[in-house]
Amino acid sequence: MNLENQAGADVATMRWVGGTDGYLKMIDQTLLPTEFREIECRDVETVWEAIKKLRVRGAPAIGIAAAYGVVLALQTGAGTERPDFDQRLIEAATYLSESRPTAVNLFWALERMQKLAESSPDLSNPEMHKLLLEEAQLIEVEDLKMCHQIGEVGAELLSKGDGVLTHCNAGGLATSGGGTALAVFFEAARQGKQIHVYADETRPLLQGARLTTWELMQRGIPVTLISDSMAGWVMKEQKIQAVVTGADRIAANGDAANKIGTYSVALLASLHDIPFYIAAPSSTFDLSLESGEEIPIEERLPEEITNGFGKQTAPDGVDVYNPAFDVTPAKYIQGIITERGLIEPVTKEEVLRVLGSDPA
Ligand SMILES: CSC[C@H]1O[C@H](OP(=O)(O)O)[C@H](O)[C@@H]1O
Repeated sequence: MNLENQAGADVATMRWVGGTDGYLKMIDQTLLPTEFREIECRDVETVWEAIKKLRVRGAPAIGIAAAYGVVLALQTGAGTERPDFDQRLIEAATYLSESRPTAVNLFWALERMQKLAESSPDLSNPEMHKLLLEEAQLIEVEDLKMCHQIGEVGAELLSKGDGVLTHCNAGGLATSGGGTALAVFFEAARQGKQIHVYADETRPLLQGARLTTWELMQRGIPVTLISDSMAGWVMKEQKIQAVVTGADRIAANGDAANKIGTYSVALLASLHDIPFYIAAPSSTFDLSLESGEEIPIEERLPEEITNGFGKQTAPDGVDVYNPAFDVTPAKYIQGIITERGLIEPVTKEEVLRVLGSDPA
């Protein structure tokens, strides 16, 4: 099922409908793979809830949705005078920034929208609103281009017949539609490299089982679903020649936050001398952070673990720790695949050299 969106992506993670009085349609990813349903976000609160509940998830996708959320917010409460408009924009950006703390793309997109308004103080409210919608659409289109470039850079690292492992979902659904880690697999497959993907189910919300397998099967790419605890064993059995995952925030030294369990996979890959790669656009880097120690890690509700998908699997009252992400130190990362090239070795110097002085 391929749905084109204005960015031209194969999978329409989301799409804006209409002009500044329009609305955002997005796939409700909590229903996949058994139900494909698009929801309509007609106010900023609905976008906030969609991000919080992972109806839309994945660092780039969260940033794009937040940018459109700002446009929705400005449909009400922006008044007729520019100071009121700007105040409403600030309120909306602050509100959306409180939805989830780890994916830096959320904050990067909101800051980009605010800076655009600050740079155009003399536009009328309708003119500024139109410009902000165009900026949100540009963020989406730029992301799709970055996804394809990431795919091209990363596919060079894979050889014909490789077994590749991935964790969580860094596919089209996590972005504008092109994917990051999965963009590498999409491009390698397009080049005829006949790779075989091993997808970690990725507890507790099963983005790997529900979303990664769905995306790969949609494209006819061989994929085997494994439980998270199997990652080491398939490496021991020499089924895996490379690991590629996404990221939610990458510090200046290359330390990378990604879905919980990624750190364990990276350690296992290191023990088995298997290259571990991160695939991420420049908009996922947070150069204000010297290391991954400073990356905020989201903690989510215990019920995601004790009552996953409505089935109670632990005693009432059990103590639960549910961080949604962990941080993989740069020393365990072979390279970071970006739209601007491969960062290898993963050092601050190489990060700055590849990204240039003006990352996204
Ligand atoms: C291309 S970013 C994908 C990244 O985001 C996911 O987290 P979540 O599903 O909680 O938004 C996961 O860390 C993926 O690697």
